[in-house]
Amino acid sequence: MGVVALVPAAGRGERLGYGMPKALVPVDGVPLLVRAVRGLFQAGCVRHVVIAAPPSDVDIVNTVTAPSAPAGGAVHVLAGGAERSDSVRLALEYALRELPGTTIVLVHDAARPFTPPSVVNAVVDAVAAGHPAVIPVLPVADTIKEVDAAGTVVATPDRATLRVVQTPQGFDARVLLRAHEAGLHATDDAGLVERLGVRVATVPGHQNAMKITTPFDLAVAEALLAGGKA
Ligand SMILES: Nc1ccn([C@@H]2O[C@H](COP(=O)(O)OP(=O)(O)OP(=O)(O)O)[C@@H](O)[C@H]2O)c(=O)n1
Ligand SMILES: C[C@](O)(CO)[C@H](O)COP(=O)(O)O
Repeated sequence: MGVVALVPAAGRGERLGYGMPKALVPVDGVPLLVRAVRGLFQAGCVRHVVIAAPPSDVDIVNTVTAPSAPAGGAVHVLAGGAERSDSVRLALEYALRELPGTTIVLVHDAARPFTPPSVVNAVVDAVAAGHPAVIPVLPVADTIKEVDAAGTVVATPDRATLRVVQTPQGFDARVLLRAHEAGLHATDDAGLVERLGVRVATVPGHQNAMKITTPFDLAVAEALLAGGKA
C-alpha cells in the first residue's frame, strides 16, 4: 500500500464562522477539503486518502471527494472525533486495519487547500530515507514574545530557532500509532511523537500551504486564486 494520507476534516470551523463545517467551505466554488485531497493525489506518491469527516456529513464528504481518486486509488471516509487528535487516531486505526501494507502515513489538514505537491513529496522522500517523523516548516517573520497570564512579556525567544509548522506531516505509521496510543496531548502529530523521544526532522514548507483559520485567511485564499498564485 505504501503511502496513505490521513486528512482530519471534522472541525467545526468556529474561528472562520462560515455557518458550515470548514472542510466544505468553497473557495471559487470548490470545497477546501476537495482542494486538499486533489493536492495529495497530484503528488503522485499517494494512492489512498482516509478522511475524518464531520459525523453528520460523512455521505456528502464521500460524494464530493470520491471523484478525485486516481485509477487504482480510493478515498475512504469515516466519522471524525471531538478533537483533531481523535480524528487523526480514528483515521490511522482505519488505515492500519483496512489498508494492508500501510508503512508511511501523512497527516494533512483539510484546511490547507493549496499545499503544493512538491511539499508532499519532500516530506514523503524524507520519511522514506529513514526519518521516522518529518514536518514542513517556515521561518518566523515576526518577533515572538512569551507572556504571562496578565499579558506581561516574560521572554523573547531567539527567532532564529523558531519555525512555523505546516502539514502534511509524515511518519512511520507504527511510530505515529505508538504516539497516539500514549494518551498525550499536543496541537500537532509531531508534538505527540516528540514526547516519545523520537527525533522529528524538518523540510522546507511553502507559503501556499497556509491554514485557513479566519475570514482573513479565506479572503487571502480567494485573492491567491484570482491572481493565479495558487
Ligand atoms: N475535532 C476535530 C477538529 C479539527 N479537525 C481538523 O483539523 C484541521 C485543523 O484544525 P483547525 O484549523 O483548527 O479547524 P477547526 O477545528 O475546524 O477550527 P476551529 O478551531 O476554528 O473550530 C482541520 O482540517 C479540521 O477539520 C478534525 O478533523 N477534527
Ligand atoms: C497541525 C497544525 O496545522 C500545524 O500547524 C496546527 O497545529 C493545527 O492547529 P489547530 O489548533 O487545529 O488550529
